[in-house]
Amino acid sequence: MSEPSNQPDRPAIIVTGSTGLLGYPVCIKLADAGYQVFGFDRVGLPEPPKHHAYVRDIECDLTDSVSVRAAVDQVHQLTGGKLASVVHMAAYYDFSGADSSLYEKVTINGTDRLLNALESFDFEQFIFTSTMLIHEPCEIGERISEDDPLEAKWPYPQSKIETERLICEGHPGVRSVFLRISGVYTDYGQQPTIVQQMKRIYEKDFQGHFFPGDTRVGQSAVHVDDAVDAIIRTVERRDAIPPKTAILIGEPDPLSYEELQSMIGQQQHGKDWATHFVPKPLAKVGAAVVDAVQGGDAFIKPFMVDMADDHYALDISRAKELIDWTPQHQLSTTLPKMTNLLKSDPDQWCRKNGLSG
Ligand SMILES: Cc1cn([C@H]2C[C@H](O)[C@@H](COP(=O)(O)OP(=O)(O)O[C@H]3O[C@H](C)C(=O)[C@H](O)[C@H]3O)O2)c(=O)[nH]c1=O
Repeated sequence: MSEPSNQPDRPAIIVTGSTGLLGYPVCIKLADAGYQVFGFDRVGLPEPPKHHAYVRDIECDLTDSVSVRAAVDQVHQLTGGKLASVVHMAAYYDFSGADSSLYEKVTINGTDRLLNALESFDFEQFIFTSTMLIHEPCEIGERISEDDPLEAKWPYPQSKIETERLICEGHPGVRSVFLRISGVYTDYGQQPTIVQQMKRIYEKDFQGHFFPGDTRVGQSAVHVDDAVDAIIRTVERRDAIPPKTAILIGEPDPLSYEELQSMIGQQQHGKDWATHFVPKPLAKVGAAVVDAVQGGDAFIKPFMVDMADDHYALDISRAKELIDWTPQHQLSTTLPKMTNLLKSDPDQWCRKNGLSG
């Protein structure tokens, strides 16, 4: 496919993280909806959907000011410096709970580099994909809304809080929107905690019978198609969304840990999967021992034990009001699909979920 030239009739959009789970389909949907998309991503594979006539692949290393400037200059030449939106999704994260200098280099300072480089542009909107995990958890029966207190318990949400603050305070003139997205799942799984829970039960791992918290708690999740839809709607309604608006995106009421255990057990083995409470100090020791035995590769880390009681249910009335968004998928009805895919080809299911099998 030939490289698209400047398309004056098509509003232009930069999408960072354009090869990602969210970024790739966001590029395609925006291009299909009539935009000219510039997909920013790291050098090398994987690549953005550049087979699409209106998606252009631009290499950009957010940790390097020269690279960011060069990428942005290229877009300036092709668009005259006018953009409908910047959808900024490239970010660092891992679930080890360990701090990493990449949170600062990529997520926080990378955003600053990008916004500095965009100073000469006229852009109508800057969307930053944040996470619901920047909020304090709520009580069972309550729902979190965007104005509720923020509290980061580990480096990943901390990096998102700091980046939201940097955008608001360091770049106050930007028409920013913060999409605080819940855990994204696909028909294969993908969402790390759900995938691990399914794997433990599939393998009849004894650890899968123990939980160091209140099994009535749960965490909101969102299907990838619904998350992508929310991003597209945010772009489409850019004129109507006030600057510095945060919007929570996720299924309002999560399945509890207990409900997930039972559903997964029933679907995989035809019976409920018994869950027993284990006191936190014991669970921490257990997690540390298992992690040491597995050379640091265990999914459950001691820091997660303290968060076992965290409940994330979401009040999504702002998403309804501002972008007319409600989730069209439910985790409860997608779980059987995930289970069928796991049972029909466990190796492929593991590969797709980044597990060794
Ligand atoms: C670390 C790094 C990443 N990227 C790109 C590579 C991928 O295109 C993208 C990350 O994609 P991934 O599939 O890992 O994650 P997504 O699920 O698409 O990302 C979303 O979830 C997660 C949880 C979020 O925190 C992101 O902000 C959010 O957009 O960022 C770069 O371009 N440069 C970098 O230095």
